[in-house]
Amino acid sequence: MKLNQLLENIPFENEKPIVDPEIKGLTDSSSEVEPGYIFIAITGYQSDGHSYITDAIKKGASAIIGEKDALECPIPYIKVQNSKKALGTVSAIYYQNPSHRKKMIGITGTNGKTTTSYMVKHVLEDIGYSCSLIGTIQNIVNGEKFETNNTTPNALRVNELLADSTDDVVIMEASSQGLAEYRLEGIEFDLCLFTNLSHEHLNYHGSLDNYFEAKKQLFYKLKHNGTAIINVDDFYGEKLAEELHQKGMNIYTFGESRNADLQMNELNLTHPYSVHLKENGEKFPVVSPIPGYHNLYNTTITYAAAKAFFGERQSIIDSLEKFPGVEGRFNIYRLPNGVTTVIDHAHTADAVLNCLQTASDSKTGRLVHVFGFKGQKDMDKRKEMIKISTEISDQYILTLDDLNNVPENEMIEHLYELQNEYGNDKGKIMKDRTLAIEEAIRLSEEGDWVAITGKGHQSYQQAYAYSVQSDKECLQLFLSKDTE
Ligand SMILES: CC(=O)N[C@H]1[C@@H](OP(=O)(O)OP(=O)(O)OC[C@H]2O[C@@H](n3ccc(=O)[nH]c3=O)[C@H](O)[C@@H]2O)O[C@H](CO)[C@@H](O)[C@@H]1O[C@H](C)C(=O)N[C@@H](C)C(=O)N[C@H](CCC(=O)O)C(=O)O
Ligand SMILES: Nc1ncnc2c1ncn2[C@@H]1O[C@H](COP(=O)(O)OP(=O)(O)OP(=O)(O)O)[C@@H](O)[C@H]1O
Ligand SMILES: N[C@H](CCC[C@H](N)C(=O)O)C(=O)O
Repeated sequence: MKLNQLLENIPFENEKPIVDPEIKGLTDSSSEVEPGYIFIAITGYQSDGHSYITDAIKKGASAIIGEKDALECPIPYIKVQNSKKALGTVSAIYYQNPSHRKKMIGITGTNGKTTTSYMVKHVLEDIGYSCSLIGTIQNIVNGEKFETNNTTPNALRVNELLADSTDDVVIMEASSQGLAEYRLEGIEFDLCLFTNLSHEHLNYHGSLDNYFEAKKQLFYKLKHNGTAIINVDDFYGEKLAEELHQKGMNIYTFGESRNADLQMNELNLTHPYSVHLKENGEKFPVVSPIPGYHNLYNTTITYAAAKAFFGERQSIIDSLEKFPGVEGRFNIYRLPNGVTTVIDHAHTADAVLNCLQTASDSKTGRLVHVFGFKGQKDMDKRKEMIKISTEISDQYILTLDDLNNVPENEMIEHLYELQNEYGNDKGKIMKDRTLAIEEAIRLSEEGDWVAITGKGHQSYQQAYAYSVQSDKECLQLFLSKDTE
């Protein structure tokens, strides 16, 4: 593809290049530049791509896109206002707008994106579609699994994955940071799903309203005839539905709210968790494959998405019931001594509340809770999480999560501060997560539940000297059999 063709939709701030080289590839990483590539210089959080322009030129780059003034660049230098945005635009053009050729589903919200994406994949596959998935745990394209660092990868990677996909549908988690960082620039969706919005990532967004503004952007990426599926029991979901409705966009709402298009009634909050859905005046029961009030919402949003893909009602309901669950999302393990343990990725106050409430409703004895906080993440949510644990669990053990480069002493000190201010005398602090899990089990007896939250599927602990085991590996010692 020629440079000028690639720059078609890019408003650049300097002179149009007079040469028009053939572009053989594109990258924002100097280490990946090959002869004929265009290098997009991005100002990141750790380093600045603009400092690698000379490197990129040495490696044979044919053109550079950047947002800073270029000093004497021997190859075309295209100055743009925002390199991250430009990366999205050129990636989409280079790969010939793969999202326009696919059925695209985007899922956003504070909690439930991963669970919903796997549920939707499961049901759509059952009703005959092949699906790619891009999300927190991994990316899956044409049945092949790829590791990922981000929930929403950068724009170049997103386009590469979409272009490689020969699947009918691509299901994507859209994180608020991903949206704010233009990782979905140039991508369009057929369906956009809104699960909920609560306190999270405020260290990044500054306020809940800014966080919502970031999430909202997903819905302005809907294709002309696309539909937004929105949880209107959520305050921000209702706000979003109102705004999109006023703009004349297609929306389909769900929730317990009387105004919802798909109404949730008669929620059964004991095993088997179920809900009666009311659609066009008809009411029918749906069983949630995973326990918990919150999973009734994930089940309902999945039903709505599958209906939008012309799924037949009973087939969707049957498929949902057979959903095997998601790694690290309310995974139950029963120990030989009659103690039930649950591993869950809850890392927001709302998620902890849902997880502990579900465990508490199921226990016949006590509930012990083991949890910690990832370093460098929103610190404000920590007190809420401790307050909830103090209220619902019978005993909690605060332990280390990923330190994420925060010095261990600093994190432990903060745990003590939080414990003193918001905890109670039932709480204790044990820095070794493996020992904390062992202690929780030691403290428990038949009928008791132990909830281990925060990490879920994650099998690594960054910069953490004590344990490199996943929560599930810690449990192995105590297990007689696998997941229930
Ligand atoms: C804070 C943040 O968003 N960081 C993202 C960002 O990294 P960065 O800004 O540190 O990048 P950098 O290392 O400074 O590099 C800047 C540029 O210089 C280039 N470079 C760098 C070095 C070099 O030798 N040559 C070179 O060209 C890099 O390729 C890059 O283009 O760009 C990277 C590549 O796209 C992302 O992987 C990385 O996400 C990190 C891992 C991250 O933790 N992000 C979090 C905040 C995040 O986005 N989380 C959400 C999910 C949240 C949730 O729901 O819990 C997500 O979508 O993942
Ligand atoms: N619909 C929901 N409402 C509230 N809490 C939920 C919901 N679904 C899941 N949760 C809770 O949130 C945790 C994370 O779920 P999930 O991974 O599906 O969400 P996510 O939005 O992908 O989160 P993240 O991207 O931050 O990992 C679960 O382990 C559970 O405790
Ligand atoms: N996707 C999130 C998950 C963090 C989970 C958790 N361990 C915490 O916040 O405490 C991240 O990697 O930032």
